[in-house]
Formats: sequence, C-alpha cells, structure tokens
Amino acid sequence: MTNTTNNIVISHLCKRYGEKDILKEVSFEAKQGRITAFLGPNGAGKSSTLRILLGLDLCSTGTATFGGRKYVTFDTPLKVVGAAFDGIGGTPSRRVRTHLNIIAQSNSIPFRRVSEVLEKVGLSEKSKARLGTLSLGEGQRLGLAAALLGDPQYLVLDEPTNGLDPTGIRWFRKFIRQQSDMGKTVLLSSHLLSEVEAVADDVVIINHGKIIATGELQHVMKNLESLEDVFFSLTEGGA
Ligand SMILES: Nc1ncnc2c1ncn2[C@@H]1O[C@H](COP(=O)(O)OP(=O)(O)OP(=O)(O)O)[C@@H](O)[C@H]1O
Repeated sequence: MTNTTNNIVISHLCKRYGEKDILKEVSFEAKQGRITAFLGPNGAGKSSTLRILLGLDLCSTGTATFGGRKYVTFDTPLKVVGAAFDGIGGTPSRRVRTHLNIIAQSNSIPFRRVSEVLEKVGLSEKSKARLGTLSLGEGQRLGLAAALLGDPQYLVLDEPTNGLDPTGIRWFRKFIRQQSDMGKTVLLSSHLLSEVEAVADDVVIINHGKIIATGELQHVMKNLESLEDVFFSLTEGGA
C-alpha cells in the first residue's frame, strides 16, 4: 500500500485578483518518493499555487498542505520543506557561505550543513564568492543548496533548470532522482517540456487557473508522441 503521509496535497484552491479568478478549484497531489512536474503556459497559475503552498500568499478558499499540515504551522520550516523560488535573495555583496549561514541560523540548522550542501550542489569552490558575481546556473545551484540545508522531506522547486547548461541539466536530473529515491516528495514547476519528460514520474497540467490533466507521465502521454504534443493539444498551443 502506498504511504500517503508525506504527500503534498492541494485541495480545491481558489484565488481571485480583483475581478479575475486566477485559480479555479485547483486540486492535485505530489506523492512521496516521486517527482511531480507542475506544468503550464505563462500566467497559468503555477507560481500562484506554489506561493499559497509556501504560505507566501493567501487563497480565497481551499487548502494546501505538507503531510496534512500547512507550511505556516512549522516552527522550523526549512527542516520540513525546502523551496527554491523567486531567485536566491540576499544582498549581492554577501558571500555564498554567509548567505547560507544566515539561512541555517534562522532555522537552527548546524553550520556544518552549509559545507555539506555546497558540496552536494557542486559549489564548494564558490563558497567565498559574492552573490552578485554568480552566474544564473550557479544561482540555481545555490537556491537548491539553501533548499537542502534542513534535509527536508519536501522539495518545492520553481523552474529549477532555468539557466542550467546541458551538463547542469544532466546533473540536476540525476540529483533530483536521488532525492526521490531517498523517499523525498519532489514538486517542481516547469514549462521546459522536454526537461520534464526526462525527469518526472507524474505530471499536473494547469491552464487558465484550471487543472486540465494529472497522472503518471506514461499515462498522460499515452497515444501521443511526446508530452509536448499533450501539452499543446490541451493548452491550445499557449506555452
Ligand atoms: N499580484 C497580482 N495581482 C493581479 N494579478 C496577478 C497577481 N499575481 C499574479 N496575477 C495573475 O495571475 C495569473 C497567474 O499568474 P502566475 O504567476 O501564477 O502564473 P504562472 O503559471 O506562474 O506563469 P509563469 O510561467 O509566467 O511564471 C496571471 O494572469 C497573472 O497576471
């Protein structure tokens, strides 16, 4: 039997900005030990959903939980949920290690974890670099390092491959698979369809604030040549 204790559950989320409904009864699950890709064209509602999940925004109705609990109920959230979202933050003149030390300290995470996660993401040599000097790909790796600091059960990653070169993308795929093999629950948003095809177990497709397809990657792709075909046919080409 599948253990559903450590699933991310999004249930009937609705969100309205002014007169516009931007999330309409959004429901889906990201399961433990699996990589779930949250896909949709620009403006579909991916970031809005993830922001609500991470307690950065409020919904009109509905719930978004990690193992049955809302993000805001965790005392030291980074020990439960690792999120890479909206860039790396921090002042450009701050050094990489200092940046991670500050995040670690805020969640009572031992400083030794900083060296460990820098090594995990291949950034050890950049530990003294200033944030403002990092490349886009290095910034993505640093975001991932910050997400991993608390060795969390859940990883929520917004466009994680954006800015990675082919070697970086290959590294990311292997890395994220290791995380899910360890039993982590991984939810990543993307509009890089080819990337998702290579890495996801499950897909959730959103368009105009509505979920239009969910399921195992192979199932959603059934009878179609690639996820790109599915995506374009379901969203009428609006990537
Ligand atoms: N603060 C806001 N006020 C008004 N409308 C907003 C606000 N934030 C988002 N929206 C609108 O909500 C809709 C969903 O936006 P959202 O950022 O969630 O989409 P997305 O799928 O993440 O897109 P992208 O791939 O471009 O990041 C869009 O139409 C957007 O214009």
